[in-house]
Amino acid sequence: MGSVLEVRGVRHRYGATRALDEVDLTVGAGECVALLGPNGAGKTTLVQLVVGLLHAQAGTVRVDGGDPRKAAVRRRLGVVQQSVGFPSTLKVGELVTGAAVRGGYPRSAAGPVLAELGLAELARRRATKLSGGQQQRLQLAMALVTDPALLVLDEPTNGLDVAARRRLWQVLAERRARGAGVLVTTHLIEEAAAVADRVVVLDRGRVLAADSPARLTARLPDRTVIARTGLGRDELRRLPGAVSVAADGDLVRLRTREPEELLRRLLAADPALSDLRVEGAKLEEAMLGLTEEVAA
Ligand SMILES: Nc1ncnc2c1ncn2[C@@H]1O[C@H](COP(=O)(O)OP(=O)(O)OP(=O)(O)O)[C@@H](O)[C@H]1O
Repeated sequence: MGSVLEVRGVRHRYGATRALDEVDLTVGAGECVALLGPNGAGKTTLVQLVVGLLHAQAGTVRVDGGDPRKAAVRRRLGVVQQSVGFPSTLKVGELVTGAAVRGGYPRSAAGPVLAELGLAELARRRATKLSGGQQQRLQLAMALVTDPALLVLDEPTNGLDVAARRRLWQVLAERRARGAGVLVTTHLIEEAAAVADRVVVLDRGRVLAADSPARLTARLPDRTVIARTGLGRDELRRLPGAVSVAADGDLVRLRTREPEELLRRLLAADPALSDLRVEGAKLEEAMLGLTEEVAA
């Protein structure tokens, strides 16, 4: 599979602030890559370079083989930003038709995309009269109508309800099956774990890790033992192998690197223990672990 995005050795500074430092990133055709990182990590800067709004001070950015600062290359891109101001006079259908025509597609391309995103009934409504979630879908329709090679989505599920979120990922899965690559920034780490083929963790302008969610979490030896117990917090903290203890009523969560030993002690201390289960580390913990290692 070819790459629809190649970022190589990119550096970018704002005055004394180093926003990106030797960043490499690839998105293959059909692949979904999630860009994660704490506030100020450099995600927005990287996205702006990818969509041609900024020029890298060093390194290269190639979208479908070309420089995204060129209009012809930007046509291969579909972009959904966090918030966008729609012109107050234009209707939903007109905006999607306009996006099609600007991208060299016929006006008739708008209909199927409006239907795909559940916007057909809103086609005659002014865009500014849509709810936040509907505006988000409109942006996506405008991005998808030109069949882009690469979709860049900045926090696309912000403000979407559960059903709208599912629909979004479903629409994206269909586009990916047809070869589109997806680069998505999100703060919803578990969502990234569920939908992305690869997660790229950025912190202070550097790529700390780029791997599948499963391989990132496998790096952490931590397990969480969850159970209902009458034991108090202090008793639980004293159990050998318990790294941390969190309790919600009688439901407790114990982090450990020695789950077998902890389970033996726990069962010995409370024979009435119930609802017992052991979970692997979550991607959120893996990400925190990575960024804390760097800060230490
Ligand atoms: N226009 C600018 N001028 C000066 N510094 C900037 C500018 N834009 C970003 N920065 C700085 O560059 C660094 C990276 O910022 P960026 O917005 O790319 O991070 P981010 O990962 O998108 O953060 P967030 O999750 O908070 O949106 C930060 O230290 C930020 O303060």
